[in-house]
Amino acid sequence: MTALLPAPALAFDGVACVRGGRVLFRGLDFALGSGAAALVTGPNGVGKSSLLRLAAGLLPVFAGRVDRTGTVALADERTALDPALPLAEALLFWSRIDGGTGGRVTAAMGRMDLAHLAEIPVRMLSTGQRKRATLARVIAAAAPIWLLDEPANGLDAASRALLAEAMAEHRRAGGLILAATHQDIGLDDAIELPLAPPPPLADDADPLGLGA
Ligand SMILES: Nc1ncnc2c1ncn2[C@@H]1O[C@H](COP(=O)(O)OP(=O)(O)OP(=O)(O)O)[C@@H](O)[C@H]1O
Repeated sequence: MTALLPAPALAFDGVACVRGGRVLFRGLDFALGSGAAALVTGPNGVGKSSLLRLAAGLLPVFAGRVDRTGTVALADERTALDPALPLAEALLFWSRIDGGTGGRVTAAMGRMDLAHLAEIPVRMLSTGQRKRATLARVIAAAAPIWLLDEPANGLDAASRALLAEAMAEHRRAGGLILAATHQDIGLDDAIELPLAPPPPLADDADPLGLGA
């Protein structure tokens, strides 16, 4: 049975992001509640990963505000798993910090078809296996807000189906998902947040175009 998560919320209000002295986007507004999903799209370098880092609280906003209710699990290109540890041990490290049980890790590994790799050191996993391990870490965290950066990169068709099912289950349980991707990841009825480079500025007096 699907366990219900505490009702999460994630809202951006007039958010601007500046990196390396350059405005990536500004005036970004959206609000997601329990069961919602949003897809961040746009060309390379437009700021999709940066948006997820703002949502996670890992990057400060330049203007506007981010409001978050609920804990966050972030999956990006880093596994955030100790490469020297067997996979199950590496996942248990985070689960203990989250106050979780071994049962949660075992279940998450099952969801991502990783049970047979439990004793394999993380450094020996293939690209797709590492991505599945990252997703298992997110599932085991039992956090209501999932932030997924290119979650299907390196996954074969069977693994993409596991990802789609895990995301659907998370939404049914009341979680929310913000994903950045160039691919169709099977996130049904997600709202789209297309990012585009900001237009050139006309007013030299306001070089970042963020108003007074
Ligand atoms: N730590 C940093 N310092 C300065 N600039 C950065 C930093 N990290 C990223 N950037 C710049 O911010 C811009 C947006 O990067 P980001 O990774 O958010 O883009 P993206 O849309 O996710 O790209 P991709 O589709 O290639 O993954 C890029 O121009 C990048 O070079």
